[in-house]
Amino acid sequence: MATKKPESKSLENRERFYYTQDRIAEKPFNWPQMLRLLGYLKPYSKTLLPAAVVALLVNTAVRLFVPILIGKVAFDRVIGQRDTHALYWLVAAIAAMYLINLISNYFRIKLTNKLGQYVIYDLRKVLFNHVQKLSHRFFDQRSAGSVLVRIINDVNSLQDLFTNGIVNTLMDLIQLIGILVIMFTLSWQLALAVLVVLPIMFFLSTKFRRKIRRAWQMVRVKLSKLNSHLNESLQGVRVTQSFNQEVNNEAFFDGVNIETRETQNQAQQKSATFSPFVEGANAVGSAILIWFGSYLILNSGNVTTGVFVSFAFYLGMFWDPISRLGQTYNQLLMAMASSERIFEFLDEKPIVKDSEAPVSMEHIKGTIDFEDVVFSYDDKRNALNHINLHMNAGDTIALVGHTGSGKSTIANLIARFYDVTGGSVKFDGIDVRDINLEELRANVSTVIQDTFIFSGTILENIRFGRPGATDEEVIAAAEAAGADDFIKQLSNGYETEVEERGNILSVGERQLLSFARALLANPKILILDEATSSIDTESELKIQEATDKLLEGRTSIIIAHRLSTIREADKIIVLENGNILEQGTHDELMVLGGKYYELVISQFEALNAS
Ligand SMILES: Nc1ncnc2c1ncn2[C@@H]1O[C@H](COP(=O)(O)OP(=O)(O)OP(=O)(O)O)[C@@H](O)[C@H]1O
Repeated sequence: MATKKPESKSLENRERFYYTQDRIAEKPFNWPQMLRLLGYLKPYSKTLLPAAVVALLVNTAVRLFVPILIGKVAFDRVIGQRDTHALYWLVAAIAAMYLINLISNYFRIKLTNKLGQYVIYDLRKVLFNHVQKLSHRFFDQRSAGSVLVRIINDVNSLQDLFTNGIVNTLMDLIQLIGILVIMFTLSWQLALAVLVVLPIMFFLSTKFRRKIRRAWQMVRVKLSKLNSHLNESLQGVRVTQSFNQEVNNEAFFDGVNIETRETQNQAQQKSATFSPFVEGANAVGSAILIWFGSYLILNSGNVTTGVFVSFAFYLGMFWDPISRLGQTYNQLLMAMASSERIFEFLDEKPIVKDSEAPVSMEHIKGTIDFEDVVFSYDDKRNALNHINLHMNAGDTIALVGHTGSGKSTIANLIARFYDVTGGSVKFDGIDVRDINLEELRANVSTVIQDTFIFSGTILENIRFGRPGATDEEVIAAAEAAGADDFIKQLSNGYETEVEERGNILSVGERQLLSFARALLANPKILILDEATSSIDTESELKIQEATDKLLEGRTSIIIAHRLSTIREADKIIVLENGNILEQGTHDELMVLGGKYYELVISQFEALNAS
């Protein structure tokens, strides 16, 4: 009852919050995929894996042997034949067995855990390295949160399989087969009788297990929703607070939190109903053993008290592996789904990649040509239509136009974050797709407005521009960019730690940092997304000086907002809806009296009004 209200609140909110869900939490068993997954054990196939298998074989052999010692030897030999001498040997043997059991068990657990952790480490590493190389298009289609949730949740869900699942399944199978063989060898009649419950047990367990499995899958779906919302809420906390959306956020979170709690409860309840059935089957088996076992002891020659006792032990050992195998099967199906999603990421090829024989960027001066370039982000709508452009090496080119006109898209194609849909982009007449990508990225720097500051020191953040640079070079770049003044005033100067996104820095300071980064990288081609935010005149002056420094001696493409920058550009390109409307110098375009003229006039009016 108490859950009603938040539930309905969460329904109201559902329209605002939408998270793509990995609905299918399990997939049918699939051998090729399983083999691919097992391939991750390969690096350990000569070390950890055989060691773990040996430990488990010893462990299982001891477990299988002890009931014989206790049953046949203790009861039939020692007690039956009153052989006290054998008693000492028996006690010593049982003690030795338990000792071996203890040691082998210790190693089995230690080694399998270690194996699992190593495999999961490898998987996480491969996945991380791969995902961070994927093209922009991949990240356009997914939120960073959903990628994060997938890397964490799916890899974690494989952890159980690798730590316990695979090796323990082997142990359970060997134990089961061992018990069956021994029981049938000791007395096939008694073995058949006690195992009558097996088909019933099998039927019940598959039926139950399916329900339990589905219940746990729901838990995972809810948890993933909870994680996505948490991630988004934390990332957007400032906007949430500024628009007073905390209550809505809270209500939605509460709704998902309740759903998670309820599904957890249901899953746990379903799991709990299962064990009484196992115990029931166990009890029936024991009853049959007592009744039919006693009958056989009294009426047939080959079932002794010792055999009876061994049977009792084996019966007790029988249900655990069956139960565990069922669990492993669940794990396996869930692992199928997780691994499918992991492999889907791993199989995702970077769309932007090197050609067969990439050309070096070394002799390229920085002339840029767009030849009949068509580009679409989603294959539905063109962001650029048949663009033809020529930019001379060393020139400064200003891109102007309304929002959404295609300025950033032109920059994205020059940096080769995307490949053209049609036509070609060329540097010194060479198609960018034929240029060595690593060199291209090292020679084309993009300075964006809201640059990303990584956690670490200021020094390291600037060094990001060229990882091999010395401290002196980093400081020289910061000085040239005019960032030196504010850095020195920070508590620890260049060694000041800044957090992810650089919250302690102002917009202007962040911009100067990104200039320093770009200066350090010393690219042949520079793309600069000029700040739109208004900064004070002093900072503006500093940034202007830094910009001038930055532009020197390289081809620069500026997504320009300031009239001063635009006016000084060698060429101005006016874009509208992915088309070039006008191009030329400031004076040429002013004479033309078209869109650019209108833009300049409106900027002047805005300046005069303010
Ligand atoms: N990653 C993307 N996926 C899909 N469409 C996109 C993507 N980025 C931009 N677009 C679309 O492409 C068109 C051109 O966008 P672009 O970012 O080049 O404009 P812009 O001129 O740089 O705008 P602004 O001045 O606002 O930055 C727009 O219609 C935009 O919606």
